[in-house]
Amino acid sequence: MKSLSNLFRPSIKILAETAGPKPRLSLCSSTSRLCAIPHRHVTDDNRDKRIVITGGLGQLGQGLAKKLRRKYGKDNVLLTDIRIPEDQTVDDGPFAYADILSYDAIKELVVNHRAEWLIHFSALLSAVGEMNVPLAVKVNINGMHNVLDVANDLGLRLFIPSTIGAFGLDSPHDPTPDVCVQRPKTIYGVSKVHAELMGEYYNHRFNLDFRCLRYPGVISADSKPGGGTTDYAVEIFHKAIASGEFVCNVGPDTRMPMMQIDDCLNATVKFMETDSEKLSQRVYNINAMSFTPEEVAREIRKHIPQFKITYNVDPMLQGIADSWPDIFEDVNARKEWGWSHEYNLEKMVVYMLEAIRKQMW
Ligand SMILES: NC(=O)c1ccc[n+]([C@@H]2O[C@H](COP(=O)([O-])OP(=O)(O)OC[C@H]3O[C@@H](n4cnc5c(N)ncnc54)[C@H](O)[C@@H]3O)[C@@H](O)[C@H]2O)c1
Ligand SMILES: C[C@@H](O)[C@H](N)C(=O)O
Repeated sequence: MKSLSNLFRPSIKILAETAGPKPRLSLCSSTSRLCAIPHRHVTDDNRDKRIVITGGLGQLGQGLAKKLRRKYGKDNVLLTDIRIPEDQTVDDGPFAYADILSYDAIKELVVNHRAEWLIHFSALLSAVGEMNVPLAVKVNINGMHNVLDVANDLGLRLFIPSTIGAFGLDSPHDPTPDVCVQRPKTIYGVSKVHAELMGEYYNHRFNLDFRCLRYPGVISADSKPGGGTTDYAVEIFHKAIASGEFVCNVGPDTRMPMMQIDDCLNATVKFMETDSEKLSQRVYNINAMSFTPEEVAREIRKHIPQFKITYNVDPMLQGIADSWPDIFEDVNARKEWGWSHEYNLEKMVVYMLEAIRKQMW
């Protein structure tokens, strides 16, 4: 049960935020009088960034907020969502309600926070998107347009993640390069290709500093996935530890690109901090590992020898997974802005088992 005081705490924090630092005062040479100089502009200088994250209570948002707050200060990073945050989340830093379906609401929030970067995480993922297509269109397409327009109208640096799900059966699967035929067959994939193209267009047409990384399936121990096709790769660890058994909803040989969450979030921060001139494109694949359920189960068995995996394949999820890349190519990200991953399959499995066991104490 959430307490009432918890419900009210976010707005108090926001009030404190908006009351926050005063505009800098400087001597205007022309008049020799003290006057306020507006100082909210996006530069490649990475000090004191003020950042808003949408959809921040999902699998990735709070981890990213933590990393950004460590670099730029707790109060400079405003986490937003339409759900009620846990007490811990509110204690960790500023939180506000923000529905991305309202242009005015996002704009008000960004203005009050004097944000320079907008990180747009709100989305319906692949599986839940197929279950509610009208809502996925609203959130992933209409909502994305609001965010894009706010960022463009206010001159922000905008990050929108894309996904391996932005590719389809016609795409090359091994490897899948940055630029190739896409043609996804899920509303999630279609909406992400739309976001990629809209962002690239706004960059080209209006000089919007749009940035996009295509993430693989993300694997985390502290946060739950939000209803995607790669969710099995998180659940398998919880079940391996709790019962030693796991029923997998995609087939044994289904290969998909995956990434440990720290690698994903570190990539995002590094990419956002990269000077614009270093980027020859606005959308990059990032890659770390690819595995099948059988391969990850084999790796888990090195630590839990009795672990058993069986299969009850969901045809919808299998169809989606089969249409996605097997191996992601990310040479451009590595070359241009120095992306590199830390976790391979072996290291990720050790991390997941240790982290989940720790949570059980
Ligand atoms: N997690 C992954 O494996 C993965 C992989 C590739 C790309 N991505 C992308 O990264 C981003 C973050 O992913 P995630 O896993 O944290 O997603 P998630 O599903 O866990 O969280 C999405 C959040 O969006 C919020 N949201 C939904 N409707 C909203 C609305 N109208 N206004 C504001 N917020 C709303 C939800 O409440 C939720 O907290 C998404 O854009 C996703 O497509 C994630
Ligand atoms: C891959 C990614 O976009 C998400 N985890 C999904 O499966 O939908």
